[in-house]
Amino acid sequence: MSSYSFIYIGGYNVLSNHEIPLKKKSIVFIGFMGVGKTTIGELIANKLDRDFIDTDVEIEKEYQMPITQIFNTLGEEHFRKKEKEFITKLCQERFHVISLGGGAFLQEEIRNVCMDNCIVIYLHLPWDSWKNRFPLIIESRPVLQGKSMGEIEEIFNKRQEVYSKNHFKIECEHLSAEEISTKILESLKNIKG
Ligand SMILES: Nc1ncnc2c1ncn2[C@@H]1O[C@H](COP(=O)(O)OP(=O)(O)OP(=O)(O)O)[C@@H](O)[C@H]1O
Ligand SMILES: O=C(O)C1=C[C@@H](O)[C@@H](O)[C@H](O)C1
Ligand SMILES: [Mg+2]
Repeated sequence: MSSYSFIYIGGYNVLSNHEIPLKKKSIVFIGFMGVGKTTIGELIANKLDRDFIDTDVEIEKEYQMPITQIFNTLGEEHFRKKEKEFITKLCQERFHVISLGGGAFLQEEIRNVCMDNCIVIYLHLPWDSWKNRFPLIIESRPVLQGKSMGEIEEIFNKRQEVYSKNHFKIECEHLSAEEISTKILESLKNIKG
């Protein structure tokens, strides 16, 4: 029998639904497009010597096409269904570092399965900093394409509500990926179990 402590993080009882030792749980990164989930996830996986899984990349591999093409040919609804199936299954596994697509947490089932089975880390940037990421990502993010900055800001603000379900919020403004990963590892050290 494993021994572990109950712990409340961000007001949420991490062990409330499943008795999974915290050290075995997969770590899941959430946050708006371009905040750095893929970049930071990969770094943390290397530092913890865990597998890294980026759900967008896995879906692209399965369909043999970029997300933009999946949206254009099969539609967003199809993508969201696949994203839900993939993440729900993945969350039953342990010891991974997982970076979700920026819209995955829009689906309640995904929020619940991640919160119940994994440690969820929200990477946050304020809008003014995020704007600098826009040119880096616009080509490969169909949700942003054809929209004005005003419309994107509206989506950005609306999405903050869904990301508010998390175990840790990490402020990323003015920090390099390396500095953010150090901050995350410090937070994880405080978890017992
Ligand atoms: N801390 C950082 N400082 C500066 N640039 C960064 C930082 N983290 C990531 N980037 C850059 O921002 C861009 C977006 O990063 P990344 O692809 O990791 O975001 P994401 O959250 O995975 O986005 P998506 O949800 O669309 O998959 C990349 O060009 C990356 O190099
Ligand atoms: O925020 C979103 O809605 C998305 C983010 C990307 O990671 C991809 O999952 C896709 O482009 C949709
Ligand atoms: Mg990504």
